[in-house]
Amino acid sequence: MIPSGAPIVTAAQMRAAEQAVFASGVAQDELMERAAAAVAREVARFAMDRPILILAGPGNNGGDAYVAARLLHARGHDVNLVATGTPQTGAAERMQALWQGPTSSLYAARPRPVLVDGLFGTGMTRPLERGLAAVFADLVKQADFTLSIDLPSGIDTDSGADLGAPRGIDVTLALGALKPGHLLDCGGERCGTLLLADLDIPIDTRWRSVARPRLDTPGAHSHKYCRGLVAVIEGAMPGAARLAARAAMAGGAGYVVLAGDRPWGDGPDALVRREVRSAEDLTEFLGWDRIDAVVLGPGLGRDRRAEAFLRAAFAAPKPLILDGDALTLLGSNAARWLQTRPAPTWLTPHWGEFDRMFAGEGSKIARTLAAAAEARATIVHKGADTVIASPKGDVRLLAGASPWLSTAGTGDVLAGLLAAQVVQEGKGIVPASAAAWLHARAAQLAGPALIADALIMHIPQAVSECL
Ligand SMILES: NC(=O)C1=CN([C@@H]2O[C@H](COP(=O)(O)OP(=O)(O)OC[C@H]3O[C@@H](n4cnc5c(N)ncnc54)[C@H](OP(=O)(O)O)[C@@H]3O)[C@@H](O)[C@H]2O)[C@@H](O)CC1
Ligand SMILES: Nc1ncnc2c1ncn2[C@@H]1O[C@H](COP(=O)(O)OP(=O)(O)O)[C@@H](O)[C@H]1O
Ligand SMILES: [K+]
Repeated sequence: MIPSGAPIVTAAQMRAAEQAVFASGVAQDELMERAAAAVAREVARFAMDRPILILAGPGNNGGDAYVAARLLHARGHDVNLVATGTPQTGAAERMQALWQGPTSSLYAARPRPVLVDGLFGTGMTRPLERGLAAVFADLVKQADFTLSIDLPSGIDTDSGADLGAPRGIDVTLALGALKPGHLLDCGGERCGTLLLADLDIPIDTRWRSVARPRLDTPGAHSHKYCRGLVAVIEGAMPGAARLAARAAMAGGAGYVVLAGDRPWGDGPDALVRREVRSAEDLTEFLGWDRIDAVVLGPGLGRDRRAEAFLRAAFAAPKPLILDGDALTLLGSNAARWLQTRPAPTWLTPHWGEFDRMFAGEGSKIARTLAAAAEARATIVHKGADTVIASPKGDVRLLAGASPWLSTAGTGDVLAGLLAAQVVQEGKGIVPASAAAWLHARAAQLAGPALIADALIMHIPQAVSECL
């Protein structure tokens, strides 16, 4: 579970936001008391009357831990504290001095049913030392319930990379804002349930977690064309384009046309067929002013015909969703080509397709943002963590989607869903975020061992939850 539509900041941005609060006259100790009060509240809620062990590291994450220990002790809880070393910050040192309860060293620590991880937060700079990681993992394993303060110790704040964090953490209480590490890479699977404590720190960011979209019921006078016409272009593997077309229908597009020359299989009968044999045919078809968005790439193939189709779609002044083979054909020329498009473009690459198109360094967010700016396109960078970035610098993150999505054809479904959102919701990151949410929710409804066809069947239920 992940807080919906929550702000996300890097470690440096969080520090800057905190500095601004200090500059406005709030003392560091006061902010730490606020953070620890939120921690103590959650721990008390989950601990009931069970004994609590609190781990305190050398920085301000440890400072939060000392305060939480004091607050829980004052409320009558049985609290033991483990200090891994001497506090390295003034605030942590002051908070340590105020803790009067039982304290032991890490290697003398005895497991207790409730564990609070205040070892490291946004200040982690390197992997956990091996001995510390082993003791920490063992304490988590032997606890009935573990809560991490701000981040699981051993997760990189900005990338979610594994720096030795254990498995089995039940709850992570993010302080002030989410950090990328809560959602990206290993972070997404190590946090357990993610909660967010509002510390009254003003946060200014264009990065958020994907939220449930608000969709409109068609108006009383709506008709099929005003709800949007999606054209899906067929290729060498027609099943993929059909999945995208059916997903666009289920996602609420008013009219969906499948354009190609493959033999016609079974229904749905509501899917309209248009014969397109050559790139010239495609250019003529895309001149139809009723078309509101075009999907190209699922099952397209990579031969000369596919290339010619890509050129024709590129030249048409229509919103374009590019997926699968279209992305592979673009390859390292993607940015140069995309800059020339006469209409908005969305790309939906998985990591292999992304890496073929764009170089770049840094976290998945940094690379996706740079690519979106360079290509002037909105990019949905898929995977167990999905990063959506717009050329203007907006980011939406999705984590925690069903791992059963890792099956052929689910990406084609996303491309069709995105087209349906583009024709209904318009520009930029909004339709992409809505499509990602609907896709993840449909997968949750479809349950284990889903196939792409079953995913489509659950889209209407997901849509109904957004009306
Ligand atoms: N700022 C504020 O006012 C507020 C902040 N808040 C809280 O502060 C947290 C951030 O605090 P922080 O910046 O002090 O960093 P923190 O994560 O405690 O650790 C840094 C220390 O660990 C050390 N170290 C790093 N990696 C290591 C490793 N692998 N193995 C061993 N040592 C390692 C590092 O040493 P160094 O890298 O300098 O050698 C340094 O000594 C944040 O997550 C939130 O909980 C809230 O109270 C609200 C108010
Ligand atoms: N382990 C996973 N956890 C959550 N979602 C996943 C996982 N693996 C894949 N997905 C999602 O499933 C879809 C797969 O897309 P893609 O790889 O393009 O498949 P295809 O091309 O076969 O349709 C994407 O939306 C991706 O985000
Ligand atoms: K922590």
